[in-house]
Amino acid sequence: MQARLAASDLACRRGERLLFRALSFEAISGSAIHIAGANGIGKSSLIRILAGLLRPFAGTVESDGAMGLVDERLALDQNLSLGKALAFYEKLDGCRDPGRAFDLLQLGPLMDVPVRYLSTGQKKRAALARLLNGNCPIWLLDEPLNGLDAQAVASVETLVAQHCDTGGIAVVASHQAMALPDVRTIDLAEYAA
Ligand SMILES: Nc1ncnc2c1ncn2[C@@H]1O[C@H](COP(=O)(O)OP(=O)(O)OP(=O)(O)O)[C@@H](O)[C@H]1O
Repeated sequence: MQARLAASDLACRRGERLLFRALSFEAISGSAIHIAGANGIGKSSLIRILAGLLRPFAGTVESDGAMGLVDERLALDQNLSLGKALAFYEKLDGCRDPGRAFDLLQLGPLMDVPVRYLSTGQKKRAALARLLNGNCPIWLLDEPLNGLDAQAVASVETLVAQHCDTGGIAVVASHQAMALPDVRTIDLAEYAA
């Protein structure tokens, strides 16, 4: 898996407020980046800029490799069982080993439960399973640990570490520290406008 993600001189404005400026970084295959900072500083905004969902006020983003985004929105059909909802994307994404995500995220017992009945932590694990099945080299994770219990936090840390080990890139916006080998932390406070 080969990938690259580079941000150059990024600035972000929301409404009338300039949130951050002069932010540059480059992530190559195998890199993990933790975006840290207080509530409202602009972590989610940065993730959305990197994903191409929000236009930066200044600067550019260059990427080489498909991106997968996990944020607070669960892009799974609420009315299907979890198994069927995930299967829809497995076909689209050409996923060859969906069982791996079920096992790693302990989703097996929830396969017949309608997506709308899943708890906060279960929904987060479902979103991560979809990400895993998508096989994208660049992961953009906005608060991936929200709502997860200790066991699930450890599973996500393992997943991200394995992803980077196999040449993927992970950019993680989180209040919580993540136990990731060789993670680089970008503290958005240092770029506050
Ligand atoms: N569409 C919008 N228009 C104007 N301001 C916005 C808009 N969306 C977000 N904001 C503001 O931008 C700021 C940054 O929001 P963002 O969600 O990026 O912060 P965050 O660091 O991810 O926060 P948290 O830790 O609470 O998730 C906040 O003050 C928020 O109110």
